[in-house]
Amino acid sequence: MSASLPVAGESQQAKKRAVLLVNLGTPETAEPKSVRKFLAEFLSDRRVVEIPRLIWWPILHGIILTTRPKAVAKAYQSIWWEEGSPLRVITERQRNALQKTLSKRFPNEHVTVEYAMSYGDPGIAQQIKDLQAQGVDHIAVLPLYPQYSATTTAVVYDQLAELQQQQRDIADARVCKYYFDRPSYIKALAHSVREYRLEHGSAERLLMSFHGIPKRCVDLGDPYYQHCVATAEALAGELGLEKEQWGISFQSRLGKAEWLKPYTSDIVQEWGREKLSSLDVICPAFAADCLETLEEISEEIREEFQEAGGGDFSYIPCLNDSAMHIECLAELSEELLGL
Ligand SMILES: C=CC1=C(C)c2cc3[nH]c(cc4nc(cc5[nH]c(cc1n2)c(C)c5CCC(=O)O)C(CCC(=O)O)=C4C)c(C)c3C=C
Ligand SMILES: [Fe+2]
Ligand SMILES: [Fe+2]
Repeated sequence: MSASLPVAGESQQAKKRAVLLVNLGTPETAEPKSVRKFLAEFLSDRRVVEIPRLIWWPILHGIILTTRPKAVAKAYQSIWWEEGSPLRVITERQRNALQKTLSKRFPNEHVTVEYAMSYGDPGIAQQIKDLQAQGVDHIAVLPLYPQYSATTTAVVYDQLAELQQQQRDIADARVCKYYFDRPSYIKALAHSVREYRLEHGSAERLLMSFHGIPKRCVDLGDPYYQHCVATAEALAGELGLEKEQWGISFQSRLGKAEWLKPYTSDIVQEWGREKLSSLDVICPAFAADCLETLEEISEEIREEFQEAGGGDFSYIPCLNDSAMHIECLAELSEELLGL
């Protein structure tokens, strides 16, 4: 036998597994320079903006990246935490909580939990290479997007494929495509609404506001809209809400094209004009609180509702590192890793 071939017993080494939580990414600091760097990487991705490069490039570099970073940095500054960007801090907490849960549940198995960002650091490819260097071969890649969209989830598949094209011995990586209808996710959302209402009282209506995408993406086959509707209906069902007690809408529109409707901004203004006395808003597409929930919903949308004549406004936080959310992520990880 050649000396370079594996020796007997080597293959019986304990299997090393890992979970890689993936979220979108966020600027390193709340200063315009960092925000510009983040936006430049994010908005250059063809999965995110499908406009032909010849048209998009001058818009991105000539308009968006010269004006938006300053305004968006101001918004980030209004929600920034001492430890950093809420999205990053919460993702780190999710990583720690999931590591604790899996280590406790499988004391005899080697399971590492790490996180990566689609844009910025730590990158998906780098994290997978680091895990492989530690001897990990089985990786559950968990994009923290319950509803699949080519604009978000597919980016994770793309980056994984790009890495694998450059490798000889690729990792056995399994990606979770979606979990929009998973009972543990719906139950975690319902629990967060009930707990919030127990403490703060129930509003007249619950608005489920999802991140929007251009309507054209859905017309071309992106299932994101169907996934959002299915999540919303399942949550309303789990909470036993009647039709007039809840609504669905889409936020964070960018640019002039039509995005998924109804827009959150339009709905809250309409309900404000109706003199709705109280409104609760939840954002089920976000696994962690971030700029889009803490600033756009909790500040801008609140103002729009109340300026239009609406009453009390409450924002129900994302699932973040709550026990039921971590349990849902543990369940997904166990399935993907065959634990
Ligand atoms: C240009 C198009 C965009 C698409 C399509 C899009 C889809 C999409 N995004 C999320 C989740 C998040 N987006 C966040 C911020 C954000 N999103 C866009 C644009 C698109 N998103 C921009 C330009 C920004 C940056 C802020 C701004 O300039 O307004 C975030 C928050 C990041 C943070 O640091 O807090 C998240 C999370 C989903 C789920 C999604 C499609 C399903
Ligand atoms: Fe976004
Ligand atoms: Fe926004």
